[in-house]
Amino acid sequence: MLIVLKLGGSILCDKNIPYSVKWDNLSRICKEIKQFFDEKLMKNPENFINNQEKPKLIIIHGGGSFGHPVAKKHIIKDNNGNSRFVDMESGYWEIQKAMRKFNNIVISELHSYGIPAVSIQPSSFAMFNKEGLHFDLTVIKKMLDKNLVPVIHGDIVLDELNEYKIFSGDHALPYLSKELKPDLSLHASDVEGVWDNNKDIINTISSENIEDVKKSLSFSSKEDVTGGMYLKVMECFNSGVTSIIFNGNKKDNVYKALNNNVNGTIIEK
Ligand SMILES: Nc1ncnc2c1ncn2[C@@H]1O[C@H](COP(=O)(O)OP(=O)(O)OP(=O)(O)O)[C@@H](O)[C@H]1O
Ligand SMILES: C=C(C)CCOP(=O)(O)O
Repeated sequence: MLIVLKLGGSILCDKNIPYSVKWDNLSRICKEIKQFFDEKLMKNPENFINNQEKPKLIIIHGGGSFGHPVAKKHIIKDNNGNSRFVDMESGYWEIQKAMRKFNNIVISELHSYGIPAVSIQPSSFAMFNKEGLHFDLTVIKKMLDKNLVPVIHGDIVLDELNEYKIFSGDHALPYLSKELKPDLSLHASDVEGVWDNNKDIINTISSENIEDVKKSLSFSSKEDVTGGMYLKVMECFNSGVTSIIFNGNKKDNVYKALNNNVNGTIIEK
């Protein structure tokens, strides 16, 4: 069993306060992940013997109050609303450094609960090409074979035209899901799901209602250089990946989501 879980930056940080961490949430979520692993292994002790059946997890986390404010300093918008990167000879490292710092914090907390997390830093090897995001997954697959938990994060990367691009966790989740075909793809965000124009939560997003849903999708209300809910939904929908968007701020919701038992919005392929 493989699960890909994105922890939104807004549940791990206060995105309006640079370098802030919501320690209560981070610690609770790590505890819920540990509980999930422990129960799965206890219920099925043969999982200890048959490695293939052990639950495997990839965690993705967003930029939160680390990546977004630093990236914002290096992005300027012209009068037509087009944005470009500036001072990137120092900026690439500054964004990398902020995200390494955040990733270290997330991984240290996972370790404190005995979760064998290891870091994957996209800015060192991931790229966008004409088809979208692309990177080699051999190492990640090998890590999963060894029951390590790869923790990949939002970052700065280049594309094939040598332009800078923000790599969002919302790009990573559908890419990994399309390539690795997990049993579950989960987006923990700070809302109960995707809301419509009346602010009612939409149960299911599919080709039947996507055009209507699009009208309600907008950017994050916080400091954010990527695409808020619009990017989250459209990247999954366009990649044909089934995923669930749920509220990771709520106690037990990450645990429930890992058990495929959480309320939220399902994006259907
Ligand atoms: N139709 C919508 N339904 C729900 N939320 C929406 C909608 N349109 C915009 N949003 C906004 O999108 C936000 C979630 O996107 P955001 O990018 O902040 O989440 P995140 O994944 O937690 O953060 P990060 O990008 O740092 O990982 C919500 O808090 C809400 O303000
Ligand atoms: C801002 C940076 C560097 C990464 C953004 O990733 P996201 O928060 O998942 O959209």
